[in-house]
Amino acid sequence: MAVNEWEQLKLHLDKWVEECRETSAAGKVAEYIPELSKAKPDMLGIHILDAKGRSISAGEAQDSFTMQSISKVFTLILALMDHGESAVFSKVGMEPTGDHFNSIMKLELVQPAIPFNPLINAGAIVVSSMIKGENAEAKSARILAFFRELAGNPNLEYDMQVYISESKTAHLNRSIAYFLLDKGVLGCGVDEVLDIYFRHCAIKVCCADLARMALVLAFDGKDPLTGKTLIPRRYVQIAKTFMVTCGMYNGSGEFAIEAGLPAKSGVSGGILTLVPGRYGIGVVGPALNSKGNSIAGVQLIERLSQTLDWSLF
Ligand SMILES: NC(=O)CC[C@H](N)C(=O)O
Repeated sequence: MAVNEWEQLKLHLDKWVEECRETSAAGKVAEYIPELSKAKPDMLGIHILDAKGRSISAGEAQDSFTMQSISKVFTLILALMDHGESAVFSKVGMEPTGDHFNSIMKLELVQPAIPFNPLINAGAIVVSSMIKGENAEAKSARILAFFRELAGNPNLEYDMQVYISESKTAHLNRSIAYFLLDKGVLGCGVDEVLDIYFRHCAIKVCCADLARMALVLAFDGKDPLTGKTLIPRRYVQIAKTFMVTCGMYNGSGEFAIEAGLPAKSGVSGGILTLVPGRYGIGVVGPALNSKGNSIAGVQLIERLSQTLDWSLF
């Protein structure tokens, strides 16, 4: 079964990528972070990695891009490893919002005033403020080291242009952070937390890096290529559940029906997804749909899942 499926992927992946690439024309590259607007709108790449280290890629899988919101899954995991569940979930909720990723609408609606979940911007900013370390630099260094270990890539670095570009223009995120500071849910100051947050959003990866990070989640926290346990199983379970309920923002419900896989998107067009116990998958396609998810990337994952019967449901 798995052998046939691998053969099928080898045979058809290039064609599926080229067919889905056409959808990019209906999407739009993010512009609110000026540096991201330079991405090629019709780029589409995918890398699929299995537990034996076999991989298949197609399209522009080698090109690099920034993680953006994909990083939020792993900062959540690091915060859980630093503080445990009850401390983390006293500052951030577990419920989807149904709103856009940077919406501030619901922040005032709940008591205590904690963000709905760790994958919207408000929740991820709170999570960034919880990472252990003496100062912003030390906290960011721990995040980068953790991501490098998960990706099996000691060369992961920040895209400084994207980091600077977002730092200069993130007025909405800044206002979210001030609101959270006022409500007493930030673990540090606004400038410090935003510096940590913008840095992890600007970590530069390619599809193979995302696939390797996803593979660790697909194997409940153990990197099957090294045999090393990098994340406690319970925290992977929490992360994967958030990916299903909130990972594609207000497109999560439709994606659960059409693809049925845990996934996390970012505004640079990246998507990290996985087939539990089988594959880690990294995708990139910078043209976004109205929900802020890669338009061609979503179509490609849905096509794969439907053709190969990957849905968990
Ligand atoms: N959806 C995203 O990828 C958003 C991340 C981006 N850095 C922001 O805060 O706006």
